[in-house]
Amino acid sequence: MSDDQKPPPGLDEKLSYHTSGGLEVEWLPPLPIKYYTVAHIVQNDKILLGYKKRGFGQGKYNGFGGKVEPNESSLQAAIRELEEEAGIKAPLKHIGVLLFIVNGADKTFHIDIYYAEEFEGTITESDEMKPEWFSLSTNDKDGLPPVPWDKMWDTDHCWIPLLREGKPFRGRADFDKGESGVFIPRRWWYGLLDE
Ligand SMILES: CNc1ncnc2c1ncn2[C@@H]1O[C@H](COP(=O)(O)OP(=O)(O)OP(=O)(O)O)[C@@H](O)[C@H]1O
Repeated sequence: MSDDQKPPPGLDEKLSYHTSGGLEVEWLPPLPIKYYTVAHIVQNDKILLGYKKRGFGQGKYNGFGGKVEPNESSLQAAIRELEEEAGIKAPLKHIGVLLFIVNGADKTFHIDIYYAEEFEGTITESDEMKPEWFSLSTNDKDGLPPVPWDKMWDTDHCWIPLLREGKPFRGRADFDKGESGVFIPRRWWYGLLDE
């Protein structure tokens, strides 16, 4: 197996190589794991994302989510955060795991990634997130804007399309923090879970 095809440290399941980059640098050393969630509503060619108004990732578009609290499961946290941040309830399905490390930080983010094709309730802006629909298709018929990749976490484009296909995946993305506080992707790897 060539070096770019080999899963990174921390991903122990059987995976088929999907995509990778930044191969000229080493993976960052392991750090204690903290658990997070992120949830997306995907309906055919459209995806619901939120503009993060405050806190970590402010100014970026992302799915809805946050920290898993001590007395809840990851799925419970994902459902709770989706309701708190977007005002809706959805039958979330687990589809991915992203290990995310920032050079110089004190933890590894273990992010459980969820999606649903349906939801109940009225999509509502919260203190933290402004929800908006985007088109995953290049020739959109509904007049929706395309997914704003340049205002999202780098490497999200590697896995967001897998949500529409319902393909389980695992990934790791190591970032450096640039001078003005911008996050620069350093090394990343994504694989599909063997079924
Ligand atoms: C490449 N890197 C990344 N790609 C995609 N999503 C990422 C991410 N890095 C963090 N995320 C998500 O960003 C949210 C932060 O959560 P965050 O707002 O800090 O948590 P929570 O709502 O619990 O915070 P407060 O308690 O309100 O401070 C949370 O959904 C987490 O999964």
